[in-house]
Amino acid sequence: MTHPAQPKASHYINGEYVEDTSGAEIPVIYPATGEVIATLHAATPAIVDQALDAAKNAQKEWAAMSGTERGRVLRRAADIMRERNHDLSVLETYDTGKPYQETSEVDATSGADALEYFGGLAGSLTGEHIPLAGGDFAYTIREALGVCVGIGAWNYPTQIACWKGAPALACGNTMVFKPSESTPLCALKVAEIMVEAGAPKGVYNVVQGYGEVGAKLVTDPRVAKVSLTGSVPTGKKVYAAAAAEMKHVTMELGGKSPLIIFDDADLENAVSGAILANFYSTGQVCSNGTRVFVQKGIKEAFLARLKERLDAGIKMGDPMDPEVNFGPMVNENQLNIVKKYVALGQEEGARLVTGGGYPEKDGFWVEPVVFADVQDDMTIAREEIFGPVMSVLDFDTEEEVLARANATEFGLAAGVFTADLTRGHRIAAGFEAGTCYINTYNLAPVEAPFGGSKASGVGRENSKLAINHYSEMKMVYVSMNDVEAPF
Ligand SMILES: NC(=O)C1=CN([C@@H]2O[C@H](COP(=O)(O)OP(=O)(O)OC[C@H]3O[C@@H](n4cnc5c(N)ncnc54)[C@H](O)[C@@H]3O)[C@@H](O)[C@H]2O)C=CC1
Repeated sequence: MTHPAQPKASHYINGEYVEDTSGAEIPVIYPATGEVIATLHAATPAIVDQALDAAKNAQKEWAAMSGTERGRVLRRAADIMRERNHDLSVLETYDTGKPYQETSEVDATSGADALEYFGGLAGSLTGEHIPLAGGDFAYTIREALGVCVGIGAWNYPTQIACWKGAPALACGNTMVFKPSESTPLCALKVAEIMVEAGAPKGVYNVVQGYGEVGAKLVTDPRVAKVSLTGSVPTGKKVYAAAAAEMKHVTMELGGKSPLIIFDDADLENAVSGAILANFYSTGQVCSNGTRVFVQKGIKEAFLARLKERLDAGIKMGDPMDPEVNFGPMVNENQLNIVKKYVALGQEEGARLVTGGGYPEKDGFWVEPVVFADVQDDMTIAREEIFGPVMSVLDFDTEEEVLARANATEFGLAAGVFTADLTRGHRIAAGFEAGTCYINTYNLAPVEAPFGGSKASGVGRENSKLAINHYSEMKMVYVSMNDVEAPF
C-alpha cells in the first residue's frame, strides 16, 4: 500500500504536479524507523527548464499586481497553513523525524508567520522622493529582482520553503525552490497551498534533486537571485557560482556558536538556555550554541542540574507520540557524523557527562551528549557537528571568554546568560555574530533579522531587512530645468 507521505509526483511546476521518472531516484526514509516511505525523482534538465520557464513567464504578471493583492495571497496561504497545522506537522515529522510535539508548534507555524508578516508588508513596499538642487528631484522605485532560486537544508523543510518564498513573492519575484534531497516532501505542500491561496501558476515552483540540480539552477541565466540554507562548504561553492554571473545571494550557513554563562546567571534559566541551544531538533539547528562557556564558580552546579534535567526530561520514542520530545537524526550519514565526533571527543580527552549511547532500534537514534572539560583546540569545539553534542568549556574572566568565543571562522549566533545587564549588552556588542541573545537562546521571530556574519553567511532572512535582499532600487532623476552642457 502506498504510504500517505508519498506525493502525487516529484515536482510542482506551473500550478501542477509533474513527474519525470528518468531522473535519479530520491528515496524518502523515515528517520525513526529507517523504512522507505516515498520515492521521488531528481529533476532532469527538461524539468529544471520547465520550472524556470514557468517562473520566468509568471513573474511580470505577478509583479504587476498591487502589493496589497500579492499580500492577500500570502496571508491566505498563512491561514491555510494554520488550518492544516496537524497534517503539515505529521508530514514534517515523516520528512525529518523531528517529534510531532515540536513540529506541531514550530514548523508550519513559523512558515505561516513568515507568509503573514511579508503578506502584511507587501502593500507598503515603496521608494522615496529625493528633493535636489534647483527644483530637480529624484525618486526611487523598489523593483523585484525576477526569478529567485531557493535551496534548502533538511532540518526545517517547511520553514525554509516559506522563509525564502514569502519575502521573494511579497516583492513581486517568482520562485523555484529545491528542497534538500533528504527532506523533499514538505515544500510540495507549500507550493500547493500558494496556488490554493490564489497565487498565479508558476509563481512558486518546487523541483527535487541532489546538489547537481541546485548547481544547475544557480547558474541559469533566467535566475536573478539565489538564497541558500546549507553548510559553509556548499555556501562557498554556490556564492562563487552566483558571483560569476553577478547574481544576488543570501547565504544562511552553518555555525559553531558560543553560549556564555556567568556565575551570576540564574541557574535554572541558564540550563534551559543551554538545552534550547543544543538539543532541540536533536541538535540539528544551524544557530545552536554548541560551545557552552561556563564560569568556574557555577560550573559544577550547572553540569549537575543539566544532567539531572536531561536524564529526567528526555523522552525518545515514536516521534508521532505527542509525549515524545526527542527524535532521531535525519539520516544514517548524519548519525555516523555524530558517532565520529563523540568518539573523537572521548579520544581527545573531554569528559563525558551524559549520553554517548545509541539505542538499539531501527532508525537513526542517538542519546543527547554533554562533554565537559572541553578545550578550545579539540575538534568537537571547532567543527560544526549538527547533532545533539554539547561541549562545556570553563572560563575565568569576561575579557578572556569573549576572545575565545569569537575565535572561530563562524559567526552565526551567540548568547550570554548573566544577571548583570550592563555586562550582557557589553558582551552582545563584542560578539562577532549576526544573531545574539541575552538571557535566552535560539528564538527566531519573523519580525527580527536572522543570519550570520563571517563564514556563516551573507544577508539576513526575516524582518523588514529581507525586503532589501529580494528587491532593488531604481532611481529616476527628473530635471525641472534646462540642460547645461559644456559645449
Ligand atoms: N543559517 C541557517 O539559517 C541554517 C543553516 N543550516 C546549515 O545547513 C547545514 C546542514 O544542511 P545540509 O542539507 O547538510 O547542507 P548542504 O550544504 O549539504 O546542502 C544544502 C542544500 O544545498 C544543495 N547543494 C549541495 N551542493 C550544491 C551545489 N554545488 N550547488 C547548489 N546546491 C547544492 C543540497 O542539495 C541541499 O539542498 C548545516 O551546516 C547547517 O548549519 C541549516 C539550517 C539553517
